Amino acid sequence: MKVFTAEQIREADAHTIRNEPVTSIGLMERAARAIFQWMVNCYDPSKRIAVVCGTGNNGGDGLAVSRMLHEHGYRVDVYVINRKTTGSDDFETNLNRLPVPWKQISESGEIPSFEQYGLIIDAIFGTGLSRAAEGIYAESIRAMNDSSVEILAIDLPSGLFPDASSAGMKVVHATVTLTFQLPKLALLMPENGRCTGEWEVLDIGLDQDFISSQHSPFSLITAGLVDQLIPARSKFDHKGNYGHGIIIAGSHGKIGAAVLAARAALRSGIGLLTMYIPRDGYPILQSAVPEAMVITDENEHYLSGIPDLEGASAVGIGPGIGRQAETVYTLEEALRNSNKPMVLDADALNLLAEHPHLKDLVPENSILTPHPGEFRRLVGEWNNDFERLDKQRSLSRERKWIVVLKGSHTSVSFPDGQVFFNTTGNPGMATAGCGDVLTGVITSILAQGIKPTAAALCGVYIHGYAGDLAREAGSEAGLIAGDVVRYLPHAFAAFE
Ligand SMILES: NC(=O)C1=CN([C@@H]2O[C@H](COP(=O)(O)OP(=O)(O)OC[C@H]3O[C@@H](n4cnc5c(N)ncnc54)[C@H](OP(=O)(O)O)[C@@H]3O)[C@@H](O)[C@H]2O)[C@H](O)CC1
Ligand SMILES: [K+]
Repeated sequence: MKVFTAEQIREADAHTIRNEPVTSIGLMERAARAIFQWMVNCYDPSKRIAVVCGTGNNGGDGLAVSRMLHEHGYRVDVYVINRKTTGSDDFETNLNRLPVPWKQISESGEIPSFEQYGLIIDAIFGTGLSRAAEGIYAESIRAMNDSSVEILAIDLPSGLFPDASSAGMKVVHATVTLTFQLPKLALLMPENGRCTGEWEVLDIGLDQDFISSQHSPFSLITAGLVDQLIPARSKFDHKGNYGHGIIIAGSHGKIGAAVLAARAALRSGIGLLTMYIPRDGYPILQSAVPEAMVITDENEHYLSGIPDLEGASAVGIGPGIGRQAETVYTLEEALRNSNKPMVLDADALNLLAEHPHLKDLVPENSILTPHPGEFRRLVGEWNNDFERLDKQRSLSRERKWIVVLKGSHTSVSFPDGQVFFNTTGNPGMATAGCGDVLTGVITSILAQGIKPTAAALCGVYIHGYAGDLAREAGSEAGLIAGDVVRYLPHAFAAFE
């Protein structure tokens, strides 16, 4: 699924009105109906609802939803902020159609006490926000946020720019955001998590051919995409068909990282797996993961040498390796001896940042999986998440790397400038070892002969999905990395 800018959404909107038997007001009716139907499934009429509207089309949506709710027995109080002059045409039409009285919120008047409501619908601004909310708009938003009442935002939380940073601005803190047709970039940025709440995309039937014809550098990783990218297994296959991966991992006190990566790789379909670890990890790894082969470094506590990478169909390096001076040699030699894309994670990335000349040795199309801290060490500071996204894209373009920047909506950037945002995963996965599991999953998929771009997308999605299944079976707080491994087979089952 593509992510569109506000401009592209407007064009899709206009194109649909021009080419289909639907008018502008008809489209607004569809949009409102989609919101209303979503609400009927989630809220019963016992909740008293405040609908706070601006005077653009977002406000028009709010008015149409108010009408539908009223017609179905919901108790709604409609507020319009600052209707000094006339609003948009479709706003005015829906104001005329409103079967209940409405109240004005104006600069000179009082702001209602929102605490009396069970739900607030936010319809002040959508994609048409042109500047930061100030004055009565900012005050209304503040009162809505301070009320602690659940807020449902139509299309976008009011005050949030769809395609640029809104850092430091007054923005509605929605509990849920129902956005029309396609997601907007702002919904994917961690800095906006507090404002967007959970969000969902509602189909309002904009022209699909037009949407397909439009280029967007941004997309979501969906189950449908992963399904297309994962090849089916054949009954005539043997373990030789599923590759031989080598994962270089672990140091004293962090052999667990190697164990998690190994288990994850084996649970992701790899044919053969060799782990290269420091000597004192040998008994731990062999007993914890008997399915893996193990080669040990001559050093007891950390890595200082390199295995033969000749027969490997993919190499992953980084989980738990630490930053010993000797381990720099391991990384450098691994990079020099790999002629195929690799997977680099954790301290392999920190060592790259500390020894920048090593960056030139990273094979093209390698997959780097930094968390934000590791990413910052690689590229320096950023002022907001949009700037961070720019830096991620530049790094992918300049170095020809696939960068998997981990977080909620993990972003995967490609050398051609495309970025895919993940739709699986949960806050329970922000826990030690989940990154090691991801390295194992991606290395495993890559080793099976799947292209690096597809391996990164499938790995990220399935890792998050396994985490979601683990949460369902337990809880977010109780989730540990081993649970993600445990649910990998269930996650893969969805694609068999
Ligand atoms: N295809 C779709 O997705 C559909 C979307 N719909 C809904 O329409 C809105 C977009 O509507 P639009 O009228 O373009 O914009 P808004 O309603 O978001 O707001 C525009 C008005 O607000 C004024 N504005 C903007 N920023 C501020 C501010 N900081 N302070 C005060 N006023 C502000 C703006 O005034 P200008 O001075 O900037 O001109 C406008 O008056 C979309 O989000 C959906 O909810 C359709 O219903 C169906 C199709
Ligand atoms: K809104």
